[in-house]
Amino acid sequence: MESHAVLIHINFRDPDFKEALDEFVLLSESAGVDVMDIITGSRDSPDARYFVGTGKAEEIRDCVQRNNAPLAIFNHDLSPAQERNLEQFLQCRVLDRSGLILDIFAQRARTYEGKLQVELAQLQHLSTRLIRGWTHLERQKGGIGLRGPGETQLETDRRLIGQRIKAIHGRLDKVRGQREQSGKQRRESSTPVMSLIGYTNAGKSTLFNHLTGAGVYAANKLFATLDPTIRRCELASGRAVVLSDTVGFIRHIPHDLIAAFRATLEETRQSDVLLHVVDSNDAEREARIEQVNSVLSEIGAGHIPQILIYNKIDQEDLAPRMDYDAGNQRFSIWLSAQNGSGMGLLHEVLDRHVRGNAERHELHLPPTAGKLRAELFELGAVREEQTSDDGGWLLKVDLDSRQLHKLMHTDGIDPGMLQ
Ligand SMILES: Nc1nc2c(ncn2[C@@H]2O[C@H](COP(=O)(O)OP(=O)(O)OP(=O)(O)O)[C@@H](O)[C@H]2O)c(=O)[nH]1
Ligand SMILES: [Mg+2]
Repeated sequence: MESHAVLIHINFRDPDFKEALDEFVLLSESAGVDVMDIITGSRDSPDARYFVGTGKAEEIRDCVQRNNAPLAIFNHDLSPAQERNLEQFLQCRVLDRSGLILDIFAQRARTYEGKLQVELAQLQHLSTRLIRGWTHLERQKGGIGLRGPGETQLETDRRLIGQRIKAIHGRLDKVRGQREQSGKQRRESSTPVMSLIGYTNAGKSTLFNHLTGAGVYAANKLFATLDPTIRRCELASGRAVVLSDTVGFIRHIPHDLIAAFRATLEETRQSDVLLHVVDSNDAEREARIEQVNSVLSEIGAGHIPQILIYNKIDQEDLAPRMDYDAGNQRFSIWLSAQNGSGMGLLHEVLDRHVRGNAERHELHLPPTAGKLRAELFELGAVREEQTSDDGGWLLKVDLDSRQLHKLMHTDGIDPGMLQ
């Protein structure tokens, strides 16, 4: 967006409208905005015409003129009418919170699917605004009942947008089909899937890189990660897991976007465990945990077991530690993804989760069971191996019995053949 802007932030007592100012500044900077000035105020509820009162609107206008700012950004969602009224009154472009987040998403999307999703959300956001905007122009022309050029243009635009939306839906269905297929394969491979989730900027990608040795983009920007990234990784115990890095959450995320990213969040919904990353220095830490949990419920992932990871302990010079909350059967780990302290504890807890109800099995695999043998190795479940006289293998394996039987079943191996 690379633009100069004046920011407007209103304090509401009503939690439905309440936003955080520091988050707003970071959001704007993440979008590439050069913040010229910030105007704050407080209200009980939004004004229908300008969202703010007339006096505040004048203050904003003066500030916009003084700074020669081409853009005013509100930390709140505006109705299409409010946005239009404000643009006329302030004589500059006006962007609301959803529009700002959409802009960041548009800058960040990398994969084909991510780009389609963002374009869809943008078109949906635009279509409401386009219609009302044009209605206003028509009225100015005063051509009641006449099909003036404005109206024709409006209809053309609407039709084009409608067609484009339809085409995107079609393409999305196709890529989603492909992704579901590979997701299914991954789940069937019975390697546990763990997703890193959490508020934006909590340090998910940094932790992902630390665990997997991958070079994923991590930055002090909101929504640095948009498209899920998936890697296999090996725990210190040798056991394998599939780790997925996901888009960060934020409170009051535009609904268009939740809908658009529902499919991407499918990855999260199909996880065996969620690694919920929290910035331990965040003053609003607990509230953010709740906001993330409420998005998780919304996408149908509220029931998946979580491990809470309090990250960035280096900033406060805290010691790494591990707690267990018996009531919620939940581990929390305090660590630093940046300098690696506490990572040993994380490996331990992850390993415990992967092991689940692992039991020791002694297997005598026939030479025809090479695929099962390879899968057991891939899972990191093999503790000892010897070759047997018949050309097969004698294995000592630590694995959940149900998982072992499932593997044998998919490979068409008769459990009776095993010791
Ligand atoms: N001091 C400190 N900084 C950290 C730590 N972990 C991450 N950071 C910093 O926090 C910022 C955000 O990190 P990311 O890993 O991009 O966060 P994220 O959760 O993936 O963010 P989004 O993808 O935007 O949702 C970066 O500037 C990191 O360098 C840590 O343990 N200590
Ligand atoms: Mg990230």
